[in-house]
Amino acid sequence: MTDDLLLDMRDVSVTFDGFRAINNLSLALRPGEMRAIVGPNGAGKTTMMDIITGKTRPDTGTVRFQGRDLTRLDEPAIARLGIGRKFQKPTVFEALSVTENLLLSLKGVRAPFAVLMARRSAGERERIDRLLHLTRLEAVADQPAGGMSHGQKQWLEIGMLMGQEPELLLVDEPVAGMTDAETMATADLLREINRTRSVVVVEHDMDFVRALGVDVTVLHEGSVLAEGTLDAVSADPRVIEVYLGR
Ligand SMILES: Nc1ncnc2c1ncn2[C@@H]1O[C@H](COP(=O)(O)OP(=O)(O)OP(=O)(O)O)[C@@H](O)[C@H]1O
Repeated sequence: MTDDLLLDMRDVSVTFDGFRAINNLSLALRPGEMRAIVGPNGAGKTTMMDIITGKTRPDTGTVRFQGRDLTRLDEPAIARLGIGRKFQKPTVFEALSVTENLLLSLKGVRAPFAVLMARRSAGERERIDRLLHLTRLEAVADQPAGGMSHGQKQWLEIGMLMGQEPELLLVDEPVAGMTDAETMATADLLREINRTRSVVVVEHDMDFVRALGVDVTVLHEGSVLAEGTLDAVSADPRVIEVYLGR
């Protein structure tokens, strides 16, 4: 086991009703790294994220985060270790303002709805301001989240994830349904986040993956098919074959 890895999945397999969705999968992430995960439908991308967060238990293999064995921990314990996940669809509190949504997300806030009534501490205000700035939502801070565009809701939810101060963010198809401009702004946002956090992002949109400018892992039939720069994996004949005609 290599201790200087942030995330170290080794030889992980998962079978659902006799179907091997994850097949001897190994993935290693260095501290501070951002990695893009691509692959055709059914390749096992979501199941891989489910294994990291403890939603799905591997049948075999090891999963370590900062040297700790995740396969013995449940989902809340894994989240507390510093792994945050954003699912594909935004799930913000529509009736609350952008600021209130961020306030509820802040790590250490114990009685969330009471917090909305209380006067905000200077520390909370500063953290909210940083998140508003990061997500470029300052101008709409006091507006209800329900009125935001799809892209803004996704950024808000990424901001709420950052409010939990995770070491590692898992982000599932963040740019699905976004305009081209929103897609590029999301790449900027994740690059900014990656200055201080590690990120694993699953995405089909190759313009977005190119804009991230990070190494890519290609999954296919539950295993790693190829890994490297986008240019290198795109030129790999095995990858071309898997994507041919898509
Ligand atoms: N709970 C489950 N029970 C049975 N089969 C499952 C279950 N979860 C996933 N699978 C199967 O495992 C395979 C991998 O699915 P997964 O959702 O991880 O792929 P994916 O790469 O995320 O695909 P997509 O790009 O479509 O989201 C698929 O064939 C899927 O049907």
